[in-house]
Amino acid sequence: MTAPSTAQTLAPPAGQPLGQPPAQPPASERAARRARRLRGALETYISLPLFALLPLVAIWIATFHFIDVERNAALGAARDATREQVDTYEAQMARNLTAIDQTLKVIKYAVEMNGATGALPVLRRQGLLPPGLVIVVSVTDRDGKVVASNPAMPALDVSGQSFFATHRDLEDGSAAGAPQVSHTLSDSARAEPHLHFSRRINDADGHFAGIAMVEVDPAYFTSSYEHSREGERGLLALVGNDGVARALRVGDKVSWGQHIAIDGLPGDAAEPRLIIPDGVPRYAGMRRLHGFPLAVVVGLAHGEQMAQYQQHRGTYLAAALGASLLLVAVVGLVSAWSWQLAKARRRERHAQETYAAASEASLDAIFVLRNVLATDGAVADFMVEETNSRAGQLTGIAKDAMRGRLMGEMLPFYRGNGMFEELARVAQDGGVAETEWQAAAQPASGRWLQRQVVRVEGGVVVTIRDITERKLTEERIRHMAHHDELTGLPNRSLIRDRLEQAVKHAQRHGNCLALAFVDLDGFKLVNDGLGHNAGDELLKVVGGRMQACLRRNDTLGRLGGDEFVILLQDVADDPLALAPVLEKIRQAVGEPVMIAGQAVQVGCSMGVVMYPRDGDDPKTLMMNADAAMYRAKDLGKHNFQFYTREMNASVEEKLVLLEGLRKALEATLDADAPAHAGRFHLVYQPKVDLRTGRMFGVEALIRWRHPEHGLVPPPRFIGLAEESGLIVAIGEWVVRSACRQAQAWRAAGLEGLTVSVNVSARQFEEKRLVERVANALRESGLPPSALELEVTESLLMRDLNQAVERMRELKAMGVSLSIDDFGTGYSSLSALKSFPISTLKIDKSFVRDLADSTDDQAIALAVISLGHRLNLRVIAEGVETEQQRDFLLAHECDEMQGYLFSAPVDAERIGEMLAQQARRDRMRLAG
Ligand SMILES: Nc1nc2c(ncn2[C@@H]2O[C@H](COP(=O)(O)O[C@H]3[C@@H](O)[C@H](n4cnc5c(=O)[nH]c(N)nc54)O[C@@H]3COP(=O)(O)O)[C@@H](O)[C@H]2O)c(=O)[nH]1
Repeated sequence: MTAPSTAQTLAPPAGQPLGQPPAQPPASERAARRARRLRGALETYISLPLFALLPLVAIWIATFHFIDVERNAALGAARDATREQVDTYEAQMARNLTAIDQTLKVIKYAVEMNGATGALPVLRRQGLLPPGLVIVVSVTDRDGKVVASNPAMPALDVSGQSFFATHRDLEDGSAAGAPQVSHTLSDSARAEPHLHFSRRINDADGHFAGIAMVEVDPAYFTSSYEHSREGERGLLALVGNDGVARALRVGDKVSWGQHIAIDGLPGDAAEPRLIIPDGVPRYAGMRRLHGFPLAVVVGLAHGEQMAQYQQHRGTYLAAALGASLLLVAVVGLVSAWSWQLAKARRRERHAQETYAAASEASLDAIFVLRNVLATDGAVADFMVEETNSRAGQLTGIAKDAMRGRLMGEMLPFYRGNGMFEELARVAQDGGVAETEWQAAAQPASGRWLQRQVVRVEGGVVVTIRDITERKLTEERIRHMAHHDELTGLPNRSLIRDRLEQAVKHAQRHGNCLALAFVDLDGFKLVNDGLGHNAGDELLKVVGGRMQACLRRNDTLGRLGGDEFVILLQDVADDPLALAPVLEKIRQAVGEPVMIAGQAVQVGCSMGVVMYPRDGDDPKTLMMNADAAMYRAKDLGKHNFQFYTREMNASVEEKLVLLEGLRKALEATLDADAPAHAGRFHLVYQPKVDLRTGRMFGVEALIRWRHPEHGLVPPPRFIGLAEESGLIVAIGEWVVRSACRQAQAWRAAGLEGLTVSVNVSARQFEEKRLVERVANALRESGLPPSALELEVTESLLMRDLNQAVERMRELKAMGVSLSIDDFGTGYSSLSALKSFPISTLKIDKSFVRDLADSTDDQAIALAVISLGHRLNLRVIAEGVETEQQRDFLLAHECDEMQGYLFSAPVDAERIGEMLAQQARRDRMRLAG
């Protein structure tokens, strides 16, 4: 029910002339377009991703904020830890160095008191020496040679050391207060690396007297390294003011000698920087040691200090990423769903627009009707919601005027013709209803319409189609299917139908009816002789005449060809009562008819049956009428015969004969088949040259040897074989057998003999005749010139053009043709001229009375003369007497055939006759 509303929007604006450029759309339309565009922009699949950007950005801003806070906190903590470590380390080192310096001072005092060698024993005794395992103390003379040490150590000369030179070269004895610190080194007295702390010793005069030394393992200065504080890659270093590390520990590894730019280091923890060459960034702090040329350096590894921060950062980033992905996925899914929805809506809109356009362009009238309900809920009427232009044409009410109106008020007749009830039924029960009716109201009055009603939500859609043309065509087709095209009379199927109805009617009312089969006598002559058009004209005239003899409720029909049928209803149960009308018909048909300026005359043979005496069903009645009609034909034509029971015997006989023919053909073609109906065989009748008396050819004639009835003559079965079509297969067998036999005689040395074969009309008209003849010749090996086909004159006249064409094909193959029974047909001289024939055969009916009948003599002479003028040979058949032969010879007939020379005989006898003839020829030649 949504489509029509769209149709409204699609329709051109009222009043806009066709073919003119559209004017500026009205403001309302522009506003509608703007609204559509805005709606499009607000579609969820566009707006949602845009809005989703906000939380996405918020998530990441918050994440980076937290990370930054964490980072600053971590940096601050690292700075504080470094500062604390520096403080601690500085305090430790200050204590250690003060202790070392104290030792140096005690030794210096003792040397000054007790001399260089006596000082250490005195101190040892007093317990003032540090444990020798950790700290070695020694005293040198003014030349730098170690003169006393605790514990004792090998001789050592330190005069080359810079710290010794520094002490020695000091002028001012007061300057001796500053201790010196060596680089970490190994010497000849002690291989382990160690540091020398030294003080100058003066003699009583204040002159340089040597130095006091304390040697310390560098590891001693970094032993305060704790993993829990400094980590695995933290750094503790004791560095000289010259920037050279005296002791440096990273993790568990102690080393020395590295250069550390302590001047660049802040005294406090600061941003991480590379401070040693091991490539690890550290937060580093430095503090100079008061009273010593040394500084302490503490470094905390950046990675270790920021490890927790890094872990938190990873967690924050993962959480933000997860949340973002979730958001994107949710938004993506909702957008995709919304996009699909929008697409479906667009498709629906498009379909609606297409539907609206199509319905407007439709040749069918379309009504979209909304139910109007009564208080009890039943459909009381329908309101027009939408229609198309075609609906306007059909109702005569403008399309726009119909919208919103009640059907009952607009088309009141729809309540009277069942339309409303149908619409209401579909509206309530659903389904589809289809009805055809003839409109009674204007403007479609008289036209055939078809409506289809389909339920939709809240109403129905009615489609109305004008089917008048279809109805007329159907009527035409129905008429054609039941009427004969030529005469317009009922055809076989309608006659059968009417007969069935008539029999039922007669049965019900106890009435009688009569059925007559009518076959025209002599129609074939007119049709063959004057052509099909003449035949058609004759049929129409005769049909009209018969019709004129009948009452209105009688039926005249044409079964086909020249066969008609008459159905007379409600007749008296007395054949004699029918005689007047039958006689009237007979006479009417027998009146001459002018066709193409020529008067032609035909008769009719009628077979009449009556219901119920001659049959109580249509089939029996028709069969018996046919039998009666044949009896009328047999009895000399142009008469009518009432059916008697004896007539059926001949019909049955025909059926038996036909069955026998089929079996005989089967048995003939298949030597192994049982021969219940006998077999066919050929006999040959010699053809003789009238002048020389020599046999030059034979005519092949078929015979049927029936196991019960003996020899059945061709006139008894050739006609039936023709009628049933069996003649085609039988004829093929005759041609093949005759060719084979002729070739056998040739092979036996009986040269020069031709064989003639009769070809019937059905055979001649069969498409494959030429092919069949060619096959017979090829299979047998007989030269085509040795075969002659005999065709009757009337056969050729059935379809002249086709006959000439077929004869030419056979002639082109080399086969000869002759016209059989010449004189009995109606061939025109011009037609005869066009036939590619070689022989004319005078029919035996003209030969029989040749001796006595001057008419027959005249005909025979005319045929001979005509033949010779057309350069044809002439043969006379049925020559039984010498008078007949003499007459023919005297009048230059060329050949003869008949009992006088020989009846048809079997092939063996022909062989003997040919052999005799050959002997006679030899004797004549010899004699
Ligand atoms: N389509 C085919 N038609 C055939 C074939 N074989 C025969 N026929 C046609 O049947 C008709 C009768 O034939 P048949 O009974 O064989 O009679 C032929 C001769 O026996 C008979 N005849 C010959 N000489 C005489 C005579 O001196 N007197 C006399 N009363 N009858 C005689 O004439 C018939 C031959 O006639 P035609 O063919 O016109 O030369 C007949 O119409 C045959 O054509 C067949 O195989 N196919």
